[in-house]
Amino acid sequence: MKQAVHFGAGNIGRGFIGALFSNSGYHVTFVDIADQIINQLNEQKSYQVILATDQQETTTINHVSGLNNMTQEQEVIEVITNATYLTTAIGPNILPRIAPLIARGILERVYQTDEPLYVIACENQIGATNILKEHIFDNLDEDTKERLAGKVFFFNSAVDRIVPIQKNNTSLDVLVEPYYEWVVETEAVIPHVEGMTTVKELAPFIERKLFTVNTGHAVIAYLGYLNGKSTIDKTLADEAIVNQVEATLKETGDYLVKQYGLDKEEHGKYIQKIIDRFKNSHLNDGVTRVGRAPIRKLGPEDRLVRPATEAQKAGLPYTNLAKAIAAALLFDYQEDEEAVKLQTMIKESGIAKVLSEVSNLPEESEITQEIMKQYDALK
Ligand SMILES: NC(=O)c1ccc[n+]([C@@H]2O[C@H](COP(=O)([O-])OP(=O)(O)OC[C@H]3O[C@@H](n4cnc5c(N)ncnc54)[C@H](O)[C@@H]3O)[C@@H](O)[C@H]2O)c1
Ligand SMILES: O=P(O)(O)OC[C@@H](O)[C@@H](O)[C@H](O)[C@H](O)CO
Repeated sequence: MKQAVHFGAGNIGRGFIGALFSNSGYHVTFVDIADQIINQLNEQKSYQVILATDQQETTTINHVSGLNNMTQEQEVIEVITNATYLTTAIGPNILPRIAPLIARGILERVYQTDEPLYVIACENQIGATNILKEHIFDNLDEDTKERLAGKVFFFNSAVDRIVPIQKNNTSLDVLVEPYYEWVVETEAVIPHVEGMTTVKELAPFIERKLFTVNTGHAVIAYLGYLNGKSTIDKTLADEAIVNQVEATLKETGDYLVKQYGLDKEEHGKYIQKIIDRFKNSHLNDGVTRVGRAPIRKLGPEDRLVRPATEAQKAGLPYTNLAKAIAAALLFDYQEDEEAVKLQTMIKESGIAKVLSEVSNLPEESEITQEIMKQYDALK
């Protein structure tokens, strides 16, 4: 049986990427640090993916197993030597931590076989696979790096499927939205995976996804949190917030249309489709999950700051994006490590300094001034 090794047996790992591989005839080895999930995968050898619809259609995902990357390093190296695909859905901040073990697996592999290995990071981050590749290369000697040519391929990708935190965390089963899209950047003909699309240039796809789905999601999460709402769909019952989401996505949309020559009307329909996906009440998707890790989300290349800086460069409006950034700065959820850290930073240094450190926005910039104005208004 063909082998896929997937790092991160969490919501998107089990609910999307792992499920696609299994449905395409692969055995999927999930690699994670969560022993409970690993043990259950090895005992049950299957789980269910349940669609968040009235009918709750269910698919059984077979041919799965698990390994712990902290305690079973040798076994992980062995599956890497035998795999066709190596994918991740672990969170952008974790990529540097798993890279040394992946490097050891690749090192072993390239001296054993010439069979190609395809490495794809499935994270909400522009160029995530390139970033993972850099971390892997930091752990390889020059000789091995040269040997990788023609044997190990690194492709960036964009992944889209809303998978909330699961209500029952003692079960492997995963509730997911029906919609999904996985776009991988390559011109090569690669082994077929049902549900994966390949494109020559990923930039328009990842930016359209990140700056519509994830920007819109972030606006709802941060405004919902500030208004005491628990979930994304409940937040959208507030018409004023729906209007705010639309106004923000109009700003990212104007940038995307200008940058990539998208059809304005088509893009408008895409925005409405995304907002309808957010309204799915079966998902019960918490604002604190969607708003998680605000320091990452305020990064210069991420869903809020990058479209604002790009809009400014293009002479387009960005005040609604500035409001979303201000709302993110007010996300003080105590159970989120980054939210706690961000609030401490704000207390110690003030907004302008934090934006310069976290978002790479100069303290005197027009964007920073606008964010500060919006911050005071929201506060
Ligand atoms: N959930 C979604 O709707 C969704 C959709 C598209 C993309 N994504 C992206 O997919 C990635 C994963 O998101 P998720 O929602 O599945 O998160 P998640 O928290 O459900 O899953 C992450 C998994 O990684 C594991 N993990 C954490 N640190 C680890 C380490 N050092 N070594 C091994 N395993 C480790 C965790 O135990 C967990 O099982 C993120 O980059 C996210 O942005 C998520
Ligand atoms: O995963 P994050 O933290 O980057 O973003 C939170 C959500 O916006 C995200 O997980 C979406 O549900 C997902 O990107 C939909 O495809």
